[in-house]
Amino acid sequence: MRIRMRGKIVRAVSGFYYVQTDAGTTLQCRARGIFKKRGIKPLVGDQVDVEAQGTQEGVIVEIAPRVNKLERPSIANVDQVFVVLSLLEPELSLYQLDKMIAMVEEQNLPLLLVLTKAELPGAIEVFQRIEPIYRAMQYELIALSLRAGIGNDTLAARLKNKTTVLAGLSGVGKSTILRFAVPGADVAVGSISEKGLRGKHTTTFVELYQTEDGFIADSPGFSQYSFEALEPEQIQYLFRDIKAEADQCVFRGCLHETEDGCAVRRARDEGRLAATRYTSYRQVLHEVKDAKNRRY
Ligand SMILES: Nc1nc2c(ncn2[C@@H]2O[C@H](COP(=O)(O)OP(=O)(O)OP(=O)(O)O)[C@@H](O)[C@H]2O)c(=O)[nH]1
Ligand SMILES: [Zn+2]
Repeated sequence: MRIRMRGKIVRAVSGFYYVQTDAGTTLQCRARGIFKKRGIKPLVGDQVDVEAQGTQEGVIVEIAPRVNKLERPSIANVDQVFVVLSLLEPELSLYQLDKMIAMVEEQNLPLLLVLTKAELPGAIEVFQRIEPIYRAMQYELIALSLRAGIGNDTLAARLKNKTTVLAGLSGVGKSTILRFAVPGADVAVGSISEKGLRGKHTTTFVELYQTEDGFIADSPGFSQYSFEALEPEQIQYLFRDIKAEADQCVFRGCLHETEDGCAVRRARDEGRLAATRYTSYRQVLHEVKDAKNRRY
């Protein structure tokens, strides 16, 4: 007997899709052949209808329209990205932070800046120094130490009812956040197998874990994201504070480097634009220009 159920794809491995059903079961599914014919590839995060065959297996028969899609890793229907960096150990790189914010801006997703290891001596001072810069751009940021109980409640509140993707370099505390968000032990197992897989396969492996009332995923591959598809002129739109000044520049197409009458540089000189943000912008711009030069 076939029973039709709703669910969400939480993992995809070589043509098999693992669907967490609304009934609380996980089914190993194949996708109906019609999707391939139409050129549709089911993605982790997709809301699907399945026809269950027994208690373990099923067939995906319908994929709901996607609200959005995060590239690299490919996840559909993402509500927010947590940009995770440590305040210390390793020391916070504002360039890294600004670049990751720009990546999320390019994908048009809401983000929360999560700054970890807040209990370390000197960490809160680092947080307080940068907080005004990012708040002024309407970004939310939290200082977190799950170890010392700093920011736990805010983090839990922000995870509620959301599908969240964690982005950040290795060692900043993403696994620690994942373990906090996902009661139960199989995250550790999951991340070990993920590391095992990473060497063998070139595709990045992504898994959604069920939180109390939402989903969360680590995002291997996110940090390697480059702005390959973008033109140098587009980078400024990924920096909210720079974008806000740019329309006052004398020249249309000003890249805010050495052009005369540049409002962005003026804002930096007059202290309205954080010098660190300007530096990050210039660095990303150079990377994009270099990549473009290599292409032609
Ligand atoms: N001092 C301090 N250390 C932390 C905190 N959170 C995590 N760590 C430590 O930082 C190291 C990296 O934590 P993980 O959670 O494994 O970080 P990750 O980002 O998942 O890194 P990978 O597992 O390498 O991908 C571990 O030794 C953690 O114990 C924190 O709030 N304070
Ligand atoms: Zn300019």
